[in-house]
Amino acid sequence: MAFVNRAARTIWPMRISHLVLKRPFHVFRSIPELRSHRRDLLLDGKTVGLVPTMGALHAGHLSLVRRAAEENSHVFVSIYVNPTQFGQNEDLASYPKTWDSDLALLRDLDVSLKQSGNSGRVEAVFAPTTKEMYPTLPPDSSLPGKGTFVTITPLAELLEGRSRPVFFRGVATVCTKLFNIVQPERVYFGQKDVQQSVVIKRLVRDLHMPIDVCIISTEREADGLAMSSRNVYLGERRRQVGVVLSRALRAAEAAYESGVQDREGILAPAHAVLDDEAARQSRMAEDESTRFEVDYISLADPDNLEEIQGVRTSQGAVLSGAIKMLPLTTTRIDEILGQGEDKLPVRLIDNTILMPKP
Ligand SMILES: Nc1ncnc2c1ncn2[C@@H]1O[C@H](COP(=O)(O)OP(=O)(O)OP(=O)(O)O)[C@@H](O)[C@H]1O
Ligand SMILES: CC(C)(CO)[C@@H](O)C(=O)[O-]
Ligand code: BAL
Repeated sequence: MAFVNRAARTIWPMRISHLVLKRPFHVFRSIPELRSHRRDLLLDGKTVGLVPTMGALHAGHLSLVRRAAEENSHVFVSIYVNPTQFGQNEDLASYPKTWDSDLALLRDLDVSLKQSGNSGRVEAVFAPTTKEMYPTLPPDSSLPGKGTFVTITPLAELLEGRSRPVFFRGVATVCTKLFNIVQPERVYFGQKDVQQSVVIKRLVRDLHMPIDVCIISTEREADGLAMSSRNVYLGERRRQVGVVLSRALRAAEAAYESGVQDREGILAPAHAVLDDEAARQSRMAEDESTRFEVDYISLADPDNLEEIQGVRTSQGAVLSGAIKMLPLTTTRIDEILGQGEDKLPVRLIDNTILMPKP
């Protein structure tokens, strides 16, 4: 049975008062143990939904887990900061790690699933070592690099791929490994990373994987900023300005909703919002302003993410953007700084789907 003889790697409730409600879930670090448990579930006729994450869990991740628990009897959450998707100058070393609170959030969510009568539950966390995930060669983030990789071109070279050339190779490779290991019926990804979701759909289709890819809408802060693990790098000042990306995309979406279909007519309002904010910041004192660079604002075909000149209303489009919040050059003693004291640049991405119209 599922929970016998697994105390050493089972997360037990912290407080006696919660004993009745808090049921342990497995924490697997090795592939053979996970596989053996997965086989038992299969023989028992259970369904497994996998939520791949890099940890530092927030409400966005939890919405994926909740949906997975609605659609599967057992949910597996992977927590693994995958080195091959980080470029050599990116933030692999400082990527936020919040293991204890990640497990606490999953435990609390599992309790609320039980209380709400949901039949699906959090069954396991898979948190492998890098040696387990990359057994033959050390993971390589260089190009072309040594190793066994999954590449998806030209999709992986567009948009995010232009600034992060190894990113989608790393994502497609690690997701292939995770899918092979867990063999889920369904996998859950967030729309916030829209290009990633298109890459994963393509991967599953082209490699004939018997998996449903489910995309879950973006959870946002009250002012519209898309939740993201990397938001912890944003201190108060950069956090307030960071919402400009979501405002810009909403302005473009409003143009589409009002009947505009051509590229220029849709994108101009977004650029106006970004330019206005940049100009406002440039008029402020250095210890009060935030500088940012716009990487792209894209209007693209929903299937291949190629840029389009206008939206075919029968098809809709993906409107997406990325900005880089630059490090603060001067900080004040009275301001709240982010993790890393706002010395790291922070890439923010966001998107909205322009829905087909009848
Ligand atoms: N705000 C969100 N709403 C819904 N899903 C999200 C949200 N943020 C992330 N996800 C999804 O959670 C999954 C795991 O993402 P990840 O662990 O990289 O978190 P993240 O917040 O996107 O981190 P990062 O800041 O590194 O991009 C991905 O499928 C991602 O799209
Ligand atoms: C899908 C993923 C877990 C692969 O490492 C990562 O790219 C993420 O967290 O979105
Ligand atoms: N959220 C996808 C993982 C990354 O940006 O590194």
